[in-house]
Amino acid sequence: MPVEEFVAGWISGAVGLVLGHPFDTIKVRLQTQNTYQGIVDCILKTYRHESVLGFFKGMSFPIASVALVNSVLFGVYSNTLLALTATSHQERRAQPPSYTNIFIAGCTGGLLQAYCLAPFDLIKVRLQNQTEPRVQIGSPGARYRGPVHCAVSILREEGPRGLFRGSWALVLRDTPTLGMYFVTYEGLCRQYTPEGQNPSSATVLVAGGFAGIASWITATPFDVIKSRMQMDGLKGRKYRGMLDCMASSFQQEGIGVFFKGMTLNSARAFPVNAATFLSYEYLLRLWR
Ligand SMILES: CN(C)C(=N)NCCC[C@H](N)C(=O)O
Repeated sequence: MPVEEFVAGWISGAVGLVLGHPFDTIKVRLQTQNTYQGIVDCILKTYRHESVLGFFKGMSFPIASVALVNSVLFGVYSNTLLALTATSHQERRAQPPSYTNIFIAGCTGGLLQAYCLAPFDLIKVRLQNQTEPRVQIGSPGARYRGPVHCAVSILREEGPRGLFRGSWALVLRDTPTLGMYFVTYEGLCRQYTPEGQNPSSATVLVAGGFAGIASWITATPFDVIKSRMQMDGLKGRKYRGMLDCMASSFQQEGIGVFFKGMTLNSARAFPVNAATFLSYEYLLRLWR
C-alpha cells in the first residue's frame, strides 16, 4: 500500500485548509444564522465585533484532524484505484483508468473521510458560530472556551452520539460529490496534457480549482442541512432528524435555503483545491 499518497494528502489538505477557513466561517454563519443580510454584512459584522481573528475561529481542530481526514480521502482514493485497476499513481498517466473506476474510488474515499471528519467538523461549526469577541471567550456569554472544552461539553450534554450529529447529511454530501471531484480533476488534466505525460503545474491548478467548484456547487444543499443539524442540540432539539430539517427549512425559507453559501463555497473551492492538488502532485513527484 503506497504510504506516500496518505502523507501527500495530509500536507496538501493543510495548505488548502488555512487558505479557505475565513470563507468557510462566513458560509457557516450564513447557513445557520438568520441575522445577516448577506455576505458583505456578515464579513463586516464579524470584523467589527471579533476583529480578523473572528474569521479563523474553529480552525485548530481542522488543522489537527486534516492529517487524518485528507490522508484518508487521497489514500483511500488512490488505493481503491490500485485495487480496481492494478496501476500505481505514476503508471496511471500511461494507462489511464476509466471514469467509472475513478468515480467509484472517489466515492469510497468520500464515504470513509466523512466518518473521520464528522466530529471534527461539528466542533468547527459550533465554534465558528460563536460570535463573541475573542477576549470574551471564557466569559459566561461564550458557551465553549475552545475545541477541547467544546468536545467535552458535547459529550457530557449530548452524549457520544452528539458528536456525530449531522453525519448522515455529511455522508450524503461527500460520497457522490467526491466521486465527481476526482472525475472532474482527471478529466480536465487529461484534456490539457499530451498523452503519457504528467500535467503541468498550470493544468493541475486549473483542474484542481474547477474540481473543487464543481463538487462544492453540488454539495451545497446537503452542506446546509449538515450545518443546521450540527447546530441543533445546542439549545434543545429543533429537528426530529435530517428529513425533518430539510422539510422545515424548505417550508420556512423556500427552495433558496438549499443554496445558502453556494457563492462562498465556490469562491473558496477554487484556491483551496488548486493549492491542494498542486501540493499533492508536487509531493508525489518529489518522492518518486
Ligand atoms: C465537495 N466536497 C465535500 C469536497 N470537495 N471535499 C474535498 C475537500 C477538499 C478541500 N479540503 C475542501 O475543503 O474544499
